[in-house]
Amino acid sequence: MNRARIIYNPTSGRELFKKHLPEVLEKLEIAGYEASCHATTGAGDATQAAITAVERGYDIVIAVGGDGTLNEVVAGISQCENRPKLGLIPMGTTNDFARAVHIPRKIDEAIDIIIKGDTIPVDVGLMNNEKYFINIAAGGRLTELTYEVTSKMKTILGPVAYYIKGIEMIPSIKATHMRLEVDDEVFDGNKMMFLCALTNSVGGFERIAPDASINDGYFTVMALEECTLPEFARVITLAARGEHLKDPRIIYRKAKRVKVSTSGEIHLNLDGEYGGDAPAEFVNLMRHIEVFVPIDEIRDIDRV
Ligand SMILES: Nc1ncnc2c1ncn2[C@@H]1O[C@H](COP(=O)(O)OP(=O)(O)OP(=O)(O)O)[C@@H](O)[C@H]1O
Repeated sequence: MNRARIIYNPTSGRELFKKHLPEVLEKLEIAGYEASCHATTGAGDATQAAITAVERGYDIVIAVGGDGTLNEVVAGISQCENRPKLGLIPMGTTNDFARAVHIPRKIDEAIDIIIKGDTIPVDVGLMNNEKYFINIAAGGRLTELTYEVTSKMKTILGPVAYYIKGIEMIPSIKATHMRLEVDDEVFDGNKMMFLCALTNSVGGFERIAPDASINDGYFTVMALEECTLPEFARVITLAARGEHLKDPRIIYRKAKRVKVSTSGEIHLNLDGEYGGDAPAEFVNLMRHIEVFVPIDEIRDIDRV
């Protein structure tokens, strides 16, 4: 019998999941899984729980929570050799990765995708040979927005929390000096932000990296050169429509390896949470984890 380990963050998604846990366990049992669960207790616990699940030989691990919980589970699985398949029940505020692979926010629909059993291999990012990400690594004042929004704000306000924080932060958004090595190219100068995306879904925008493929072995790298606030507002408006790539201030490349260093300080953001400071090197681990997805809805992916 296959064994499934559910790792869930009891605080994410307005704390709804716990109520649905009995029916999720029952669905898995009916589908032939011996299922058990672990409620996370705080930062880092989901990573440890995932490592323990691998050590105990679980066939699949199901991450339930927001992008932060997913990141922690991915970090746990990614550092192991016999990696179990990964299921996802999105319960967060933005759920960027789930959005990119078309996993719905409805718990019963998300669990049905796991039970159906179709998986695809996806790329995972590795920073400084130590920290993992499955969606995005980013830096620059703008990207610090995501971790200045508290968990409590998100529970109470949902996505509105980000808009409020965004408006509050506009006056303090300024350029930072960065040296970006993007495979063999170097971009040295002041930038508003840079990002290294594994999917096309970033911060709820689905057109930021329009041609990102989740398993081609490449990051989609984007950076915005220093500009004035009105120019910046214009680029954001273009980004919402997916038309930002024609703006001359945008650098847009595909790369397997990216390095960032700075003369000042840059806080880096990994999958929406603070992930350390530059200098940093990001490497793409091609097709590192198998993820349950609604295969018929996934396009632009090289299936294997
Ligand atoms: N029991 C807990 N109490 C408080 N914080 C927790 C607990 N378990 C996990 N966490 C922390 O909460 C962080 C954020 O959780 P998660 O991403 O699942 O939810 P979210 O913040 O609601 O969603 P999103 O990141 O999509 O906005 C995790 O990275 C983890 O460190």
